Formats: sequence, C-alpha cells, structure tokens
Amino acid sequence: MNRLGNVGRRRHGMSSQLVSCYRFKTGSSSSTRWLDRQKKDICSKESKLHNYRSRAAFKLIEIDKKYRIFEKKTRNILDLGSAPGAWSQVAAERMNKLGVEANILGVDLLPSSPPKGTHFLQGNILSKRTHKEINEFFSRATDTTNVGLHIDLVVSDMMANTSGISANDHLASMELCDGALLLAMNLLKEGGTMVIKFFSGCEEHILQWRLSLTFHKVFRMKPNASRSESKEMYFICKRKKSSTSVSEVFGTT
Ligand SMILES: C[S@@+](CC[C@H](N)C(=O)[O-])C[C@H]1O[C@@H](n2cnc3c(N)ncnc32)[C@H](O)[C@@H]1O
Repeated sequence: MNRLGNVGRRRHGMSSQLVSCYRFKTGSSSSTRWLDRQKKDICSKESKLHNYRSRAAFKLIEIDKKYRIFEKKTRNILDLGSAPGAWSQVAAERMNKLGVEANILGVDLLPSSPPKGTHFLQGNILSKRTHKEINEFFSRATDTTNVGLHIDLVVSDMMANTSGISANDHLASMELCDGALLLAMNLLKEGGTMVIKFFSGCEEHILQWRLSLTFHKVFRMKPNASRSESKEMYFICKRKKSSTSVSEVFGTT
C-alpha cells in the first residue's frame, strides 16, 4: 500500500510513564452507566424511527445544531470513515433542506452502499491513491480540470477497531486524524470547514496545535449522543486559512 510517509505513521515504543497517563477511568457511578444506557436506547430507537443507518447520525446532528456546518454555500462534502452511512444520510438530508444539490462522497475501508443522493468510494485514507481518487471524484463532479481545493466540508468519524487499550486506541486515532488533516490541507477550500473525531489522550494537544495552524477557529465538543465513558471527542474547525504549508504543520520536508 502507498502509505503517507512520515505523516500518519503508527507510533511505537511508548514509555511506561506515557502509558500510565492513559489508564481507564474507574469507579464510574451506576447512575452514569444508567444514564448512558438510556441515552443509547433513546438514540437507537430514534435512529430506527428516522431510518438512519446508525445512531452516529445524532452526533453530527448535534454538531450541526451548534456550529452550523452545513451552509447554503456548501457544494462538495467529503465524509471520511462513512460506513455504514449515517453521516452521509444526515449530510444529504441537511443539504436537501437547504435546497442545495451537493456532491457528497463517503469513503471507508469497508464496503458500503451509498445512501440516496450520495456516492461512495472504498479506500484507505492513509493511502495516497485514495487521496488521488477523492480529488478525481470532485474534479469530475465540479466539471473542472483544476487539481485540488474543491471541497467545502470534510467530516471525519474515522476510528480503527478499538482494542480496549486506550493508549493504543488513542495513537491509532491520531494516525487517522493526521491522514484526514493532510487530505484537508490539500483538498479543502480556503474558508472551508472540518469536523474530526479523535480519541482523547496524551497527543491530542499536538493535533489541536496542528488544526489551529490550519484553521482560524477550532472548537472541541463531546456530543450528548456520545457515551460519556467513551474517550471519543470532536474538533470542529472553521475557516481554513489560505497559506499553511504541510511542512509547517507536520514538520516534514
Ligand atoms: C464509527 S465508524 C463511522 C460511522 C459513520 N460515521 C456513520 O455515520 O455511519 C468508523 C469508520 O471508520 C472507518 N475507518 C477506519 N480506518 C479507516 C481508514 N484508514 N480509511 C478509511 N476508513 C477508515 C471504519 O471502517 C469504520 O467504518
């Protein structure tokens, strides 16, 4: 596979000190667990009611409610880690409501059928080939031969299979976030928006710093629909800057 070199590589060899800062939170009260179960039940029932493919839909709906990520000017949307397709469904629904015919492309390692009004590409976001195919899709969709800078909104809900070892899960998530950010740096329009899921841990400040070099505004959010015991969080990044270079952000040449 054509991997993305230094950017997005897996980190190994963590010190015991580093590992210790990832210990699970213990002793969560039974009332918190009960509330989480209730939240999950309500979301599952609601997602069946609305025909969403997963309860993940409600996280994006909450994010949009607070940060208005879908706008009338939005034309091209990239959904990373899209399977089974709930976020693409929400994107199509929101753009429909705004009366805008948007090009929505979901990308995932796993095969998936695109929800109505969206497209799907099976590929690994850590592969250069996938970046090229995404660029080609939006070039065709926008009927231009221009390379790059077609996309108005990137949403990433990517996560590798969780291992239960939070240090490993965090590092796997950081690798995917690096891949998503690199892609956004190359393909997201100036002024564009990005939503990115990450698993909280020791290296998240590096991700936040990289995002703040690339975007004017970076917000952190834990949607109510996300289980409180889960370390998943989201950065909502608004107004991509015009001039940040990959070497500035990733320290590569
Ligand atoms: C939590 S699920 C996404 C749920 C989705 N947002 C929805 O609404 O249905 C995370 C997804 O990330 C995908 N993923 C993990 N690593 C990836 C990679 N390197 N490239 C593309 N997709 C990846 C997984 O296959 C999985 O389907």
